[in-house]
Amino acid sequence: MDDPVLLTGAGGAVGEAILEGIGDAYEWKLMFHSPPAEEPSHEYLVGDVADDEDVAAAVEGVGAVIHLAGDPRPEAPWDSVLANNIDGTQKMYEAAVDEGVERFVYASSNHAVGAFETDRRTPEMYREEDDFLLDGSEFPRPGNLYGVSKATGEVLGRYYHDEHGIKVCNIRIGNLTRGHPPIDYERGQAMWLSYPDCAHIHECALEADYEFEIVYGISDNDRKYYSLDRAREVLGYRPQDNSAHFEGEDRVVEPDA
Ligand SMILES: NC(=O)C1=CN([C@@H]2O[C@H](COP(=O)(O)OP(=O)(O)OC[C@H]3O[C@@H](n4cnc5c(N)ncnc54)[C@H](O)[C@@H]3O)[C@@H](O)[C@H]2O)C=CC1
Ligand SMILES: O=C1O[C@H](COP(=O)(O)O)[C@@H](O)[C@H](O)[C@H]1O
Repeated sequence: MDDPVLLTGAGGAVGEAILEGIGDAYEWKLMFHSPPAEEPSHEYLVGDVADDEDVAAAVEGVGAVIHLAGDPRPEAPWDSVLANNIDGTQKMYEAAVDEGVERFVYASSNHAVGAFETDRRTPEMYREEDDFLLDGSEFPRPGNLYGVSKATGEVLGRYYHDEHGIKVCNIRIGNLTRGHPPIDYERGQAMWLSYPDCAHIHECALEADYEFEIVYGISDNDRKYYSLDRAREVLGYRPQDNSAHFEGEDRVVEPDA
């Protein structure tokens, strides 16, 4: 990707992981919701993804969008996910196709499929010996309204791809934590996404050849219940981390060289 890349939600945790890992690899245009505390080392603007003028200014001159901005709370109320996640994503897509943007990478979520985690399947499905695996071809099954908004973002991508040809990669992000996997939280360990792997999968999504994809964004955890096959095959994703390589906060197995 030679053109500038718009990163919405740049001030959040996922944005931080991406900029730490691949900040030097691209010409970025960062979008913040409120003025950043420190002057960013990349071009930036402040705006709301639910505002047509802000969104048009954001996509101007970019070749790709990584769309992270939104309300990330699993317990977020409908009025918030409707405005920030659904309306905001639709406006981003509309502006992107108007601008002729080539590709759109969308931060979907494990919560788009959270209701697969039924009482009958859990907690066994969070364990290494269990063979239950979602692969991205399943229909969304949200367990909360936030998950509904994330599934809706995926469907918006399907529409804008089919109608306008923009390349779309939906990454169903697991549980991003810095440094080590969540502690005493089996579900979080099964869908842990390390900061380096988060940056790497987004770089893959900016570079790979695809049309419309839904992939899971987790590290290569032994416990996983999300398949990484599609991300490996289509994006060339090669995660370096595994939650099983940690005891609490301590790494006990080093990543392969
Ligand atoms: N952190 C995680 O483990 C996961 C995150 N995600 C998704 O990744 C994306 C980023 O999540 P995080 O970085 O964790 O959240 P965050 O809350 O740290 O960052 C989100 C950013 O979006 C901005 N934002 C919110 N509403 C906005 C609006 N209307 N206009 C412009 N900017 C707005 C906020 O100011 C914030 O900087 C979200 O869409 C979330 O749903 C999905 C799965 C897991
Ligand atoms: O989509 C998201 O998922 C992660 C993990 O979910 P959790 O229910 O295990 O906490 C969550 O931390 C994050 O806030 C959310 O955006």
